[in-house]
Amino acid sequence: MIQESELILNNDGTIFHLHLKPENVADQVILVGDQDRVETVAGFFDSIEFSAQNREFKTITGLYKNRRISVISTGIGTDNIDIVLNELDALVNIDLKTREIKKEKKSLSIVRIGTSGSLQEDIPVNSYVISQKSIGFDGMLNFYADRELISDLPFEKAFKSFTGWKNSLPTPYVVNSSKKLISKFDTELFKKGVTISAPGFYGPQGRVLRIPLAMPQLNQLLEQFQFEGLKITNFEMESSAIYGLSKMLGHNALTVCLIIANRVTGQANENYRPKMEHLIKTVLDNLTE
Ligand SMILES: O=P(O)(O)O[C@H]1O[C@H](CO)[C@@H](O)[C@H]1O
Ligand SMILES: O=c1cc[nH]c(=O)[nH]1
Repeated sequence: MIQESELILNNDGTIFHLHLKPENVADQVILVGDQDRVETVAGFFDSIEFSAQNREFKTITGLYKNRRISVISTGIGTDNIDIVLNELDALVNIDLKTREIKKEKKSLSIVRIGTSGSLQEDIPVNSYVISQKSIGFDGMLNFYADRELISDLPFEKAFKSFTGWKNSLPTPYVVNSSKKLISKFDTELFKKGVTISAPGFYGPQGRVLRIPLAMPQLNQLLEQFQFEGLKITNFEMESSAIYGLSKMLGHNALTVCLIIANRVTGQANENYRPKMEHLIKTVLDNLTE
């Protein structure tokens, strides 16, 4: 039995941060960082059955082309993903009344639709990038026992050696996306690559405003690094933890991003919302085909 302190429930029976009950969650989940993007996704739904919000975690569940989908905002960062993934899994795989783990496990399909910065000159602003693998610069997954079992250890070793990774930084972890989900996005519209999830938007992504960096050449090395024909394509802040926790918990996960900045050419598009709407509609269609 899982203690009250380890799995906190609210008085109304909802789970602590997400404020959801098991019946509120669909098997197909869309995660977005920005809570305003939840309404944008739900704007495409044919009907809406449920909505709730606590802090940055806003959820809408509804039907799109007869498929039940829940869209949930995570806010920014892998620390929030630790909350969202553990609570989502608890909702479907733990009996909240008896506080026992269920014998029959459910596997969710989890697709993140985010914004991202490109690390390659030939992946311009407005491109769509699918994260075939994600590299976590955040260190969160290292707190879990199975971390090495679900990671690409040869990739990690080559990456640390190529970049001369500093011991004072969190150990990077590398996790693959779901093969089943990636097969739904096999068109020219989506570039595939390796995505870094950084524990910050500025220094951890090599941005310098007033504070110098611990590894000033890191972004150049990231741009050059190759392993088994794969290149690092983009920076965002959640995928590594989504992929890592999903693999540990038995869920399928994939991240699809709209590139809103190119770190090589110095271009950015703050007015990205129309393009984001197109990406959302395309992802919903690909998932329901
Ligand atoms: O647009 P979202 O989904 O929030 O994703 C990206 O944007 C935020 C930073 O501006 C981070 O969450 C990053 O991952
Ligand atoms: O450069 C970028 C753009 C969006 N999100 C990020 O995390 N980085």
